[in-house]
Amino acid sequence: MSTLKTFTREEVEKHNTEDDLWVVIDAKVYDLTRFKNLHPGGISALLEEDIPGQDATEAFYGLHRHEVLERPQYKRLQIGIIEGEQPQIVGKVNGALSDIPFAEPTWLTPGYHSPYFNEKHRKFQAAVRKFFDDYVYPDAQLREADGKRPSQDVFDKMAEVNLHAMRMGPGKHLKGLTLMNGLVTPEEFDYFHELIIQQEVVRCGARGYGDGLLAGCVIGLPPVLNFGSPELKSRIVPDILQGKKFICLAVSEAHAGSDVFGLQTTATKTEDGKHWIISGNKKWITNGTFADYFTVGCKTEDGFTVILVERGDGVETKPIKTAYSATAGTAYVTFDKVKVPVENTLGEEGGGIFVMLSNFNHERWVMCCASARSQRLLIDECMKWTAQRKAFGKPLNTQAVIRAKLAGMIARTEAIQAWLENITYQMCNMSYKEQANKLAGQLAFLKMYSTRSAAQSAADAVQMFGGRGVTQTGMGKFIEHYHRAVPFDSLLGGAEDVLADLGVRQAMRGMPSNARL
Ligand code: HEM
Repeated sequence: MSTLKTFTREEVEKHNTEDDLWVVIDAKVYDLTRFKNLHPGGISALLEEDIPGQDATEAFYGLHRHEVLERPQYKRLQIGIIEGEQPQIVGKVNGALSDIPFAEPTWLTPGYHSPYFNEKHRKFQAAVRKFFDDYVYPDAQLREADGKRPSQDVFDKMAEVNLHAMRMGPGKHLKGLTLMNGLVTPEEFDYFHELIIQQEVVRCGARGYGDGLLAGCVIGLPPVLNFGSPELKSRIVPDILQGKKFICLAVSEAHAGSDVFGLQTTATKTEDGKHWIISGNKKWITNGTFADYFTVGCKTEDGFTVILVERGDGVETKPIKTAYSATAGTAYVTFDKVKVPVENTLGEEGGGIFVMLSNFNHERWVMCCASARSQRLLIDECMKWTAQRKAFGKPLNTQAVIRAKLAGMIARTEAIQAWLENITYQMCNMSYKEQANKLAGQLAFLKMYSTRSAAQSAADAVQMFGGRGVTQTGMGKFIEHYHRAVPFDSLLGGAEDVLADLGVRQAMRGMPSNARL
């Protein structure tokens, strides 16, 4: 490591002209003489009265994210450090917990306790966070921007520690696998471990990429694992869990979304009864553009049946342009007389609704994990921004109206996480069938509440960030992205109003017949 030159502040002050332009940012000395013509913010900003030869820390952090100084092309501008001083501002440290108040759930905040998470969960969380920071975060920033599928390297790395398998939750599919380099055994792995993974995934702050990172598998594979024949499972599951083949869930259609009984894709049996012939279309299918397998909801003679379709003759996928990145692989899928062996039926013929309902619960729970964690990201960003940004001569957080917005954001996020942990505990203690019955209403309400809260917090965050909250680069980039992508959470896995109604109808069914005021 080269030792940096040291300067006194008096020495730096002498370099205060357009042709000899130094500044101090967080005790580091930068020579901007040649850079000034390339500065994206223009020359004049650098020549303002209190900048040349001065300490520009406050001015800099009012306009730039810290990561700007870490980019190699800008890092080189540093020529030294102020004698006897140390930089105080710390950038992103891979694997580290945030020390911003409320930016982590209580169980990850020093000094707080949890009835749910033990020491093993904590070690597991630390390893998963480091993994995502090291391998996934950089890829997320690239792919969200260029819209290409998440890199195969990332899928392979995830497969090495069996993350694809763990994202399916606890169960037989984990048997014999080494999880996260042995940090947890398949028998110990519970829904709290899965919650950790689902929450760490979203910290990359790239919603389209988050879905591109095989969200299709998270919702498309469980019906195969839970209802597929042993032959089907042994043929297709290993490659999927190794990140070599891809699967998606194909239920919603141009004609019907949350209303699964309104679906129009048909599956009819061939005369010999050995095959299904499937025709119809599916819309908004996450990972559909690159999927090898489709878990398809079909209208059959007996009602509604779920069937696994393999990419082949008669299957076509086209990308759909949505508000987030094409990296998610959102597709319009058409099935034109696709011939599928009846052995690919998942669950009973006509029993698709049970397959779907149990799957919906897990899908909605995953989405609640993600939404709860994304809202922490908002807190992290807003707490920092409102402390470092000055308006009317004072930091933004000196304004009561800003603090009121932060209060709402924090209270909602804490409530969601606490409710989520309670439901997760119930899941740990209920069979899959019991979960389908007892938790459908709870999860419907939690998802509805999470996504309404998220939309409110995203709107509040935009108000705090002002123009930067609608700008795709710079200080507000995560806020702009989140605000743009937040409606996805409120629609995928069931629209808010539909879920709210589902929860109430389930509660009504549980009303004792003799209940009176
Ligand atoms: C090492 C020193 C600096 C570097 C590497 C740098 C780099 C950049 C970059 C990359 C941007 C584009 C926006 C972004 O990505 O955040 C930017 C914007 C800007 N910079 Fe700098 N800058 C430096 C110092 C300064 C200083 C000392 C000032 C003076 C106040 C300044 C004022 C601005 C302004 C006004 C903008 C436009 C911000 C906006 O559009 O919101 N910069 N700078």
